[in-house]
Amino acid sequence: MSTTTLPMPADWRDFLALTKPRVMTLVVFTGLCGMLAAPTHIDPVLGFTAILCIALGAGAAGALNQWYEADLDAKMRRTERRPLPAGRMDRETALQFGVGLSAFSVILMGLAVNLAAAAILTASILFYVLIYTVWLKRRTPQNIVIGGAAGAFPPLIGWAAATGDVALLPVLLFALVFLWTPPHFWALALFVKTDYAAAGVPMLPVVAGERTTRNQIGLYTIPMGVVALLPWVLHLTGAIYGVVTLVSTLVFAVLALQVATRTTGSDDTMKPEKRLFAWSILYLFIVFGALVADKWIA
Ligand code: HEM
Ligand SMILES: CC(C)=CCC/C(C)=C/CC/C(C)=C/COP(=O)(O)OP(=O)(O)O
Repeated sequence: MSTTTLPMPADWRDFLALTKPRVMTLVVFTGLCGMLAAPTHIDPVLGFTAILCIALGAGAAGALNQWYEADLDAKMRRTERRPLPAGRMDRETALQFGVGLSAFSVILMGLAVNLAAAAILTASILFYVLIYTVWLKRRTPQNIVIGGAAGAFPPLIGWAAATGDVALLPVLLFALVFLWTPPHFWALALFVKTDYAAAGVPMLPVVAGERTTRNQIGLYTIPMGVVALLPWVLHLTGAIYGVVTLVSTLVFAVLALQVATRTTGSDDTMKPEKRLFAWSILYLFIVFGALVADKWIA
């Protein structure tokens, strides 16, 4: 626990920043789409409660991540202004906030929605905090491949909230986000490589080099594209999903190929890598949006 005087007291903006709200919008969106794609129509109040629990649980996990790695965040330009490294909040407060919010989200999900959704929410929080943040992040460049499973759970949580169960379609959605995570993150890691090197985090471009990272981005894009199309191929979704996903995946593949086949100099602006990272985010919004549109419009 820190006993030093803090330069500024934390306010609500700092608590909000602890929850990594921008990243969590997509996490919550995939959870919502998983819920809306389920065959059972959930009561709107229960549905809203389930989404709230996913948002609070994901935010809590983000807070615990920042509690654990304040030392790393202090060493990177991208993260040095977060509440803990900037000295606006002490670690104890972040820990209490993260633990309290985790418990609240899981208990509310279990009491108001169902136990299956509460159990998967618990697994995703534990996966992100313990498996990714505490265990793997500082040890291996495979950290995001294995730890990335945490961010793939929300569609399963949403589906389980509506049905009390899991099925093939949400498992495919889990696999899609799981296989999407490496190209998403490694595209970004290529252009913030020096940050990770400075903090001593063994991300792939830092330990295995750019060439290997580019090859791996290309390699993961293939099974990701196949899994994205499987719901359509297996007739679990219709033509709206199929066509939108096919086109978006082809765009993804072209951008990934550009990144995979490049070599860069020290003054490179990394435009293709930034483009792929930006498209990766839009891609999940589009594909999950198409999944719901397909079910509700068709
Ligand atoms: C282990 C897996 C992942 C890692 C290491 C990772 C890492 C990152 C990092 C470092 C950023 C930079 C922006 C920031 O500092 O906020 C970012 C942005 C983002 N990530 Fe990921 N990510 C992962 C998985 C996911 C998942 C599963 C989702 C959602 C389904 C997601 C959604 C986003 C979004 C929406 C942004 C843009 C945020 C913004 O606009 O600032 N990420 N990611
Ligand atoms: C429902 C639920 C609990 C979901 C979990 C949310 C989750 C795992 C989101 C994706 C992971 C994420 C934000 C990684 C950021 O990496 P990092 O932590 O290494 O990024 P940083 O360098 O910005 O701290």
